[in-house]
Amino acid sequence: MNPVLAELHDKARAVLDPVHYDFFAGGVGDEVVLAENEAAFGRLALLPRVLRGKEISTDFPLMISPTAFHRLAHPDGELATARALSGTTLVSSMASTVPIADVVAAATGPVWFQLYVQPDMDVTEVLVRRAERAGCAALVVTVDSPVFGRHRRDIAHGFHDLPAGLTAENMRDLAGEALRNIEMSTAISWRHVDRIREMTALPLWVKGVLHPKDAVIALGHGVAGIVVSNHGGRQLDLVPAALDALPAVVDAVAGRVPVVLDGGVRGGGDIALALALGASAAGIGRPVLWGLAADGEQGVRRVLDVLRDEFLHVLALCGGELTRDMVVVRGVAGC
Ligand SMILES: Cc1cc2nc3c(=O)[nH]c(=O)nc-3n(C[C@H](O)[C@H](O)[C@H](O)COP(=O)(O)O)c2cc1C
Ligand SMILES: CCCCC(=O)C(=O)O
Repeated sequence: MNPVLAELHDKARAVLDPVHYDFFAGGVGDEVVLAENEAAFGRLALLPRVLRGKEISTDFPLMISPTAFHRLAHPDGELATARALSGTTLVSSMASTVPIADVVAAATGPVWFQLYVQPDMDVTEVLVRRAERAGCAALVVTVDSPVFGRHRRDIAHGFHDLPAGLTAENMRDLAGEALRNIEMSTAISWRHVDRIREMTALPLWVKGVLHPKDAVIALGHGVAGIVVSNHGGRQLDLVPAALDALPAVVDAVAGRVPVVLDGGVRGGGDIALALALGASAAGIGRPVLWGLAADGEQGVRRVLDVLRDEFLHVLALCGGELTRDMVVVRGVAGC
């Protein structure tokens, strides 16, 4: 892991209430997938190309993946995250502790809205309209959560409610209710995705696809992009590392829409590996929470700066391009 990220993580652990730290850090079940997401990067190596004589692009292919409840990490919450963007895209969680309109107003980069489809489609539609009115540039429907993952750390602490004074602000005043809970439902299907696509002109992404067949189905439903993700090891503790699921999805999609990878990205080299395996960008979840808890806006900015610097350095060392033939399995001769 990049040492600056490690330092911010240590500081976050020291300053956060241990119950909130465990909410952010934890995963589902035995936390096998949580560990695997990071370990998967360490099993791969890059074969750089030399003497390519190229200008190195300064594009930074990183997004901030949606994470809930930033005001648990820092009093400024999502406002601090949004201010730190300087061009990076923030996918703002539907479960933000600041209303989406205020997140967008504070943002120094594009903001996309992450949505858990609510079984009451009138509620879903109001949320979509809020995202549109706020000025979000895309919608990201999370599809890996027909039910909540069971997080043993939260269960052990009895943590299931936000502390007094903090609320999922986007859930206020919806369909006649002052404050609604976010619902997950096994009844959500591609038909709901179609209805959302029909109700808005915003580009519609799906997040949480692991099976290549689902990626192909998603294309048939007109998605603008796919996030390969296992929710940071927080949903099903039987799935592969997100990175290991990436190549098959990339092959199935065959360049028709962008594919983003999140889960376990902890350094510029990890972003490079994801790109070499065909992702158009990588996403980060927890590192942003550690930066935010450690030092608010400045902490998030440091996370983004250090990852940008490290990624561009790796890219230069690789000759300015990243392709799948440059990825080999570490410790295996001739692969
Ligand atoms: C504390 C926490 C809250 C999260 N909340 C959401 C959420 O509200 N919506 C969502 O789609 N994903 C959510 N995720 C998953 C992230 O978007 C992302 O997939 C994951 O964190 C990536 O892994 P990483 O943390 O290893 O970078 C959450 C993850 C964490 C750690
Ligand atoms: C309703 C909040 C959902 C948060 C979430 O997705 C997670 O903690 O992984």
